[in-house]
Amino acid sequence: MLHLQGVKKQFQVTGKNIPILDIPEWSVGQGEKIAIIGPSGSGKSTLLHLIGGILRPDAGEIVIGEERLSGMKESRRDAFRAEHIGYILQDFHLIPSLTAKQNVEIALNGGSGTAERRDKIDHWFESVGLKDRRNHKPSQLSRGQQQRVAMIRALIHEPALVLADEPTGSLDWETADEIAGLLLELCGSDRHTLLVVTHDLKLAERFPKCVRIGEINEANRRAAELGRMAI
Ligand SMILES: Nc1ncnc2c1ncn2[C@@H]1O[C@H](COP(=O)(O)OP(=O)(O)OP(=O)(O)O)[C@@H](O)[C@H]1O
Repeated sequence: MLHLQGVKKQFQVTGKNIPILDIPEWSVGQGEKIAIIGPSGSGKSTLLHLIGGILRPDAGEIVIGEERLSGMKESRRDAFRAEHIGYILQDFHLIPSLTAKQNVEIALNGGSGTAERRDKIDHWFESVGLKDRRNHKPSQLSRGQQQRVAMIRALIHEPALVLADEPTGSLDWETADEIAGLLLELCGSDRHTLLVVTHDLKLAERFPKCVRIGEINEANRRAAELGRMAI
């Protein structure tokens, strides 16, 4: 479902190019649920941004399904992301002036639309336990509730690939546990492939597969040899 070949990414830091990612080859099968762990600064978010088409690699190929991300123009990548990828972030990124429901409608290109679409949105709010909170603004919701809304927004178009960057990072442990369970449940079918970047080892343990970024990223191994990073 996802294949990376020869992917490299470096950033300029104080005038020097620092290699952050160097992934000779990595494949993820359809329907896999994988937690990616590793030390701070080891390139986990950068990896998700590359796979999500937000950043471009300096070299290499990223293939999702049959599509080569690297060969796409920016507008095509944006359209591809909107259709096939769901992104969940630590800080929710809900629009404060809109209600929870309106924040979700945006993911479906705005407007309330047809009765079928309204039923779909209502069904999602019900399935995350927020049926009565649809018309609340983000400021009227707890952080856990805001993350539930952000999850609906990311998942309502049924993306084949779901990328979550520290989805429980700003939540207390009890809420984090609930959100982790919900995420695994909502993405449970084989139609969804799920990659989650996390520092939270308790969250990582809930996943069928857990990968240390150093297992796939040669740049971490070289940094470790230079004593700059644990892997
Ligand atoms: N736009 C950028 N310009 C320069 N350096 C960057 C940029 N984005 C990331 N970096 C650097 O790349 C490295 C990897 O960053 P990244 O955010 O991917 O790490 P991470 O493993 O997700 O870290 P954390 O667990 O702390 O979130 C860090 O050293 C970071 O400072």
